[in-house]
Amino acid sequence: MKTIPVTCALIIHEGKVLAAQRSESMDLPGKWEFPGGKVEEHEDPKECLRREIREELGIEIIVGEALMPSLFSYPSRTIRLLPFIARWKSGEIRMSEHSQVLWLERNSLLSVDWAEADIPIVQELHENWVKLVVSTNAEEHG
Ligand SMILES: Nc1nc2c([nH]c(=O)n2[C@H]2C[C@H](O)[C@@H](COP(=O)(O)OP(=O)(O)OP(=O)(O)O)O2)c(=O)[nH]1
Repeated sequence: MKTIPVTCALIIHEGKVLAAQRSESMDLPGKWEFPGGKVEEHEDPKECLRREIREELGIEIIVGEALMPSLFSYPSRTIRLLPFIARWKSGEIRMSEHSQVLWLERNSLLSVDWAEADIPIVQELHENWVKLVVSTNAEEHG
């Protein structure tokens, strides 16, 4: 089966990270994810991510460091989830696909029902919170 590349953004703002809940009309309904989507043919992953975030949340982001990709097989598909640290650049969030979004702190990061492919990424973020979140936050205010 073909592996589908999917980008996702760990959007850091005010020392928190944005999580989004997939709506009932999406696959994996009710699961929490980092917003993003499938990389189109010949598309640069960072450009894909800026496009997806614009479409799904209506905001502009600055895409930074790539984290470790997560390869995961669901019963119907195999995805390679490509996570990037990102910062909120401009615009106001209006959801067009998700049912809700939450800004999570380190101590609430593990409390939502993440899509299975996201779990290694959530763990990496949890373990490296200071390096990934606190320093991104400092850049935001620097
Ligand atoms: N965007 C995103 N998708 C994820 C994550 N974790 C995870 O398992 N997925 C899965 C859900 C979907 O099966 C697939 C991505 O599909 P999608 O529905 O978000 O992408 P898309 O907007 O480009 O898709 P489409 O509706 O155009 O087909 O990856 C995640 O953190 N972010």
